[in-house]
Amino acid sequence: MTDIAVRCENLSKSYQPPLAAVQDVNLTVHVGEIVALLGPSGCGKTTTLRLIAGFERPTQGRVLIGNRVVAGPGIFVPPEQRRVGMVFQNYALFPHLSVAENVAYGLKRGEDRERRVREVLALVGLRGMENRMPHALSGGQQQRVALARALAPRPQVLLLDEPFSGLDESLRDQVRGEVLQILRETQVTVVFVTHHQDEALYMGDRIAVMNEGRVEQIGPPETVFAAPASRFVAEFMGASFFLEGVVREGGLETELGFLAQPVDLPVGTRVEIAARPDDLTLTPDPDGPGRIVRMVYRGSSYLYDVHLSSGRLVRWEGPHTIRYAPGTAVRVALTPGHPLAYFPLREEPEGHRAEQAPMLMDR
Ligand SMILES: Nc1ncnc2c1ncn2[C@@H]1O[C@H](COP(=O)(O)OP(=O)(O)OP(=O)(O)O)[C@@H](O)[C@H]1O
Repeated sequence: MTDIAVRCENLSKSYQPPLAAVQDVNLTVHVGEIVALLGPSGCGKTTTLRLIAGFERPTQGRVLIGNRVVAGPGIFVPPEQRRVGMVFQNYALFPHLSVAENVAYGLKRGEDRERRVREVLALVGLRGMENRMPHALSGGQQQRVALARALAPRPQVLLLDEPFSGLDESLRDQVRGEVLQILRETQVTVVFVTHHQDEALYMGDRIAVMNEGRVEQIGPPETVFAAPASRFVAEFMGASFFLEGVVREGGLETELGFLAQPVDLPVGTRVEIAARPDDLTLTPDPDGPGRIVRMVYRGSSYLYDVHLSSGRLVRWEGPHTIRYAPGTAVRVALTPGHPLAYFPLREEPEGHRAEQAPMLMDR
């Protein structure tokens, strides 16, 4: 069992009661781990981060850093005494201070500040830039200064708020890779906030998916992606459509065929099955029950929306070498090659069954 770096226990925060920005969050981060807080805008990610940093006081619950309670009933340790480093979304560099002065800012006098500044600037690949001013740096370089400043006092935990959102799309991939390497090298514990699932998958040892102030699922990227615990998580992790099904002996019956896989619900239960374009096989067939209603060219592939006889829409991604025009009749089979996530369908009273919205998640 590894040591614990951060623990949130039943953590809640209400800015305007009874509305809760963060509700009953339980989160344990181990030493050296990188944990992503992932979720849509307003789900409480930043508030959770600020509660850990000490920029907000919890309404309920506790925060522990290491084994020390830093926030809880009757206890509040201010941010500067928590040994936590934070990199803000906009980097928040001091514009009138040089790179070296920015990095030295959080270091105590008496310590060998110059040596430490040199050390962390070398770590983030900015050796020789000590005297530059922030405005004379690129976005990626500014971010590395912010990272160096946060790492300089050797924090127990590093908190990053949307660390790549200020960067151009073209730079983002490269900078992500560089930052991840720096974080791995320093072996620092990291909690970071993002609303990009690909960023969470790439950087996180574990991902905590948040929705309306709560953590809906926490687990390794592969688990959260392949075995989402709720419909919300499935959707947020890129499921592009849902199919209806019924639990049968040995699998799920769907309008696209029988899906043989383990199912832990009683036979007869109606479910929704989360699927992605690569879970389907499509074949043009004049007598097929499906019809292509939309085609999007993506360069390396074509993306098709297919209308099934049930009225449901599914999405398929096909090779860029063949182009099927909208209107083409097709046969569609479910061929995932792995178990699909499913969720019991909430039964509506007779006559009130929810209509499926005739749209697909836009991804
Ligand atoms: N200082 C504040 N006063 C009042 N309400 C706030 C405050 N800060 C955040 N909230 C509200 O709390 C909820 C959670 O906000 P939070 O910033 O934690 O979400 P988020 O997931 O980080 O969103 P984003 O990705 O847009 O930054 C939102 O409804 C937000 O409007």
